[in-house]
Amino acid sequence: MTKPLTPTLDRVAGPADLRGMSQGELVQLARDVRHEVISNVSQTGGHLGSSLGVVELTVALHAVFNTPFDKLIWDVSHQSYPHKILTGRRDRMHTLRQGGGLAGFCKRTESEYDAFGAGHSSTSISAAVGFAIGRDMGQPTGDAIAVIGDGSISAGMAYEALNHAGHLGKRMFVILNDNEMSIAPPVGAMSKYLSGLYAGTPLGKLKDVAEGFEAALPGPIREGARRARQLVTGFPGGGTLFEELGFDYIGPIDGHDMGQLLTVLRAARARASGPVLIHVCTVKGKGYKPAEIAADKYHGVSKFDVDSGTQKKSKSNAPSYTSVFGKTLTDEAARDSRIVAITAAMPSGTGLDILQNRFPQRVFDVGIAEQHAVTFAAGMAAAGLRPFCAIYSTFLQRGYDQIVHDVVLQNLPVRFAIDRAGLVGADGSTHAGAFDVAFLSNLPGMTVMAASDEAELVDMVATAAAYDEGPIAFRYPRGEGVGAEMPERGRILEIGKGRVVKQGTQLAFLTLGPALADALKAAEALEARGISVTVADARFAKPMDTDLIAQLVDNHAAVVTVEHGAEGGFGAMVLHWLARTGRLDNGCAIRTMTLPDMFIEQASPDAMYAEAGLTVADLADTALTALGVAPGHFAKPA
Ligand SMILES: Cc1ncc(C[n+]2csc(CCOP(=O)(O)OP(=O)(O)O)c2C)c(N)n1
Ligand SMILES: CC(=O)[C@@H](O)[C@H](O)COP(=O)(O)O
Ligand SMILES: [Mg+2]
Repeated sequence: MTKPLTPTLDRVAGPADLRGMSQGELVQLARDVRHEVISNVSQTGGHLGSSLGVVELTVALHAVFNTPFDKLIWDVSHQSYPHKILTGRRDRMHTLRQGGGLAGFCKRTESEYDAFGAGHSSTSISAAVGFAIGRDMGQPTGDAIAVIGDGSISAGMAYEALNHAGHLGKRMFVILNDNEMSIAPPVGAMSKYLSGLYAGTPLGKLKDVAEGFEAALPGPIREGARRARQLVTGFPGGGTLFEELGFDYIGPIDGHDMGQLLTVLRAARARASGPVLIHVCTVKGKGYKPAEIAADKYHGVSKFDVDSGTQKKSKSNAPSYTSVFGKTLTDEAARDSRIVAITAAMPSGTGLDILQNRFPQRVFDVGIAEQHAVTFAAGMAAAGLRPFCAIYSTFLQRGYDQIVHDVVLQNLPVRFAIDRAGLVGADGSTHAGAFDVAFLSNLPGMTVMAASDEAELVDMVATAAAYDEGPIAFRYPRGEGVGAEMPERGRILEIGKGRVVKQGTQLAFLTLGPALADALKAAEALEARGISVTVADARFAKPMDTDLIAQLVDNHAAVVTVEHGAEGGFGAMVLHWLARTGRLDNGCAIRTMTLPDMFIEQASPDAMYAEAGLTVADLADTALTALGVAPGHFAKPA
């Protein structure tokens, strides 16, 4: 398909150019921006559906508000592509989510228009409250506008912020972008409540505006407002939940109708004295048929053909870790009716959709609510069930106090299936699964495993299923496995026992998780230089296999630990144990290889691991240095 012309967008250097445009021109601009998003994302992949849904809203917000002095805060910010296009980054959109290119999310370091960085959800209202207070305390900043989706507003943080904002009563704006979709269809009472705000009535007739704004709006909208209020609340003069929390509520309005958007945003901007929530209804994937009809509304896509919408998925050589987890858990659940599973709005991302298809009553999607997910799992464990709480490593960070206080302190047998452990590629630093080994392994009574390949993941699911003695976690990376031979059924692993995969005499690699494959390759390279290498798979970060560690340290000139996690994780605990037991002094050189103490920006996973200094060549060089042999420069000097 030839790229459509974009004459109106071509005239835009930045948001200031929008402020002199007529409504008709802004409609044209939205059309151009939509083409631009589709054309760019077809080449890069990314979060297409969410971005297409907010095209008109983005144009209207930049046209009405004085960005960047006014602070536009995108929740998650996966929908920020139209915003990026309009704020001086159009010419770099072809680099989106790639190494050295534009990030897939808002970043304060990328643009002055990115008022607040994100990637995790439900933070925007809190940040907006902070900006509003900053403004009122004399800082040079204008209005604060948070744009949050109906999925993201299901998280506790959003309510904490609404509660506080309503109490403070400061002027600020929350735009609720309601497309009736999260990544999967949204769940929960709040989702039903939002739908109820306009159910059964054509959107065009529901232009409810709060008292005080009505005067600034055209007559028919005022009339619609009164009828909508009655519909929503059941009685004249009643308020929505948001009004009860102290907000002025405006809406629902049609988020693809430029006229409605401009009218309402201008009225709100002119009249607001306290917090205002504007309820905007949009369609995820709007304006691109293949996206609009897709079950996931094209939430996250790979490169695609614009005419057909067909995505260009790379051929897989092995099953993904996620699917191995989903299938294995389904097999275990078929044998054990006590097994249940919890996801926080990621049924397909975690592979729990596989279990859901077979046993729909035993999978609980709690919405974007990781904290609740963890404590809910703790409750189910206390009730005698065998809960698997499947959460990406990066999102589990949000449930940390719940892990400590509700699960570990009570020694409840919650099974944590930690997907996306390690560096994840295009989503970059916000989504890196870097910290889980460090933040879990210091908890008393916690068991922490890491799968070195997809076959070991099967064993770990079986081990976790059978383990009732306390909390247990297993981590595994994004993407496909290594092509390991798959067992018929998982074996129950001995808790706290690793394995020697290859026995040598001079140097030992002790790996946690998928670093095993790299260590085996590094061993090959070292052996070609006449060095005899042992490679051991720790399997457990906690409890550690101290017999194995002692044996490696006592019988090798150097031991190198390798993990795909941050400093303070497995290697640190090995060192700590060696120091505590006096073994650090026995002459064996110890090196720890971890992710470095920095955030690594988006690139391919291989490029990210190269930046982290965790390639096969890095392993081999570290080994040589530890042995006191001049580094072989297996790794190319930076
Ligand atoms: C804390 C957290 N949990 C989960 C996610 C994964 N996630 C990203 S976007 C999304 C759905 C958001 O839905 P919504 O806010 O309605 O935005 P939409 O995609 O519909 O535009 C989810 C679950 C996340 N980014 N952060
Ligand atoms: C924006 C967000 O948080 C999710 O959409 C995330 O990008 C999904 O990542 P996966 O592709 O690894 O499931
Ligand atoms: Mg949504």
